Amino acid sequence: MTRKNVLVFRELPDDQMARLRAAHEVTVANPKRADQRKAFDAALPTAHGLIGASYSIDETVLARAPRLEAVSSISVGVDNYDLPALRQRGIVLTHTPGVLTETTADTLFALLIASSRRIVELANHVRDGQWTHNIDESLFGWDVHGKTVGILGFGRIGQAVARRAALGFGMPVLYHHRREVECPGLEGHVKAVSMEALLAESDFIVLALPLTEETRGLMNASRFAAMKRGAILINGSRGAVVDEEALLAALDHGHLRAAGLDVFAVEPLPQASPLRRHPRVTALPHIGSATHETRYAMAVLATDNLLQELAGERSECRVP
Ligand SMILES: NC(=O)C1=CN([C@@H]2O[C@H](COP(=O)(O)OP(=O)(O)OC[C@H]3O[C@@H](n4cnc5c(N)ncnc54)[C@H](OP(=O)(O)O)[C@@H]3O)[C@@H](O)[C@H]2O)C=CC1
Ligand SMILES: O=CC(=O)O
Repeated sequence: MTRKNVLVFRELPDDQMARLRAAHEVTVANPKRADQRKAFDAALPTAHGLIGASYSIDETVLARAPRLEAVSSISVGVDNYDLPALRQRGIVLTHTPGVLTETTADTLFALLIASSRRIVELANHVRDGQWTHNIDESLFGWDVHGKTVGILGFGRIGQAVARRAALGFGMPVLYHHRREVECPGLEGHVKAVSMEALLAESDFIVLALPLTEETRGLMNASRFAAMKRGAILINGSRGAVVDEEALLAALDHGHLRAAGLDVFAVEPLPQASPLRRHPRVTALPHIGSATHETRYAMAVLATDNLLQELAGERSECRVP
């Protein structure tokens, strides 16, 4: 088989690097690191395959990569890729659906419980030496079990959150979807409703949507106003699905009780962002899939995908 040129723009585990090196010439260069930027730029013109994550692959990158055949993303979300430009150039894009579903759902459910029961705030209360007498009701949280959760983005991750909510915590689950969805094992526990009903009736709203032109800014001031008073927002999709200023206003006016956020419009979250220190925001550094097991499984799948595509085979994980 012809050896091709692979540019790795986000570090992979050693054994996956070895698989790539056995088949191809490999350059490792992360364009987000100032000391590796030149090496990335130098490798781009001869690269047949790219593998990595969290970097914007747009027309300016593609114009400098005339030999590119395939890009393998170590993520399920593909909003940082210019899909029309890839399509136009006949470059295949693959991603890593499925292997991160359960871990990401765990993270979102952890955020949901943490936000409602004030886990981080109260752990800091102990850590800061403030636990000097029994806490009073000013520090009580709110129940999770039995409350209604509304899910926007009822795909793999959304349904995995629904299973945790319905089967583990006895929570009625609402979802709003643009088409009928089958959810084996959840019959009788979940209900498709209009967007208006989901906003008005949910105690928790969980976002598990991809970022697209349709979902950008979906959670805006009027949708926050339409949410139940005292509801909690959990965002595990992409930051730009939420209008962050409108979210802050809804929190500050007391309309929303809290927010649990794993993703932000700008990442890493800028030091100056009011979301960083807001008393009713639990902010995580985009760790939906960040466990040793899952990140390894993603790296293996992304490596499989690239090796297949460069060998002229069709991977099952092509982005349509
Ligand atoms: N926080 C983190 O670390 C992680 C975040 N993510 C984010 O989660 C997203 C979802 O991942 P996953 O569940 O695997 O993807 P899926 O494609 O399985 O699920 C996404 C769902 O959202 C639906 N959807 C898309 N657009 C709309 C819309 N406008 N209104 C209502 N529903 C819509 C899709 O419907 P349809 O099938 O009809 O297109 C689909 O059911 C990723 O795209 C990524 O952005 C993923 C992993 C980790
Ligand atoms: O945000 C992570 C992803 O896999 O998408």
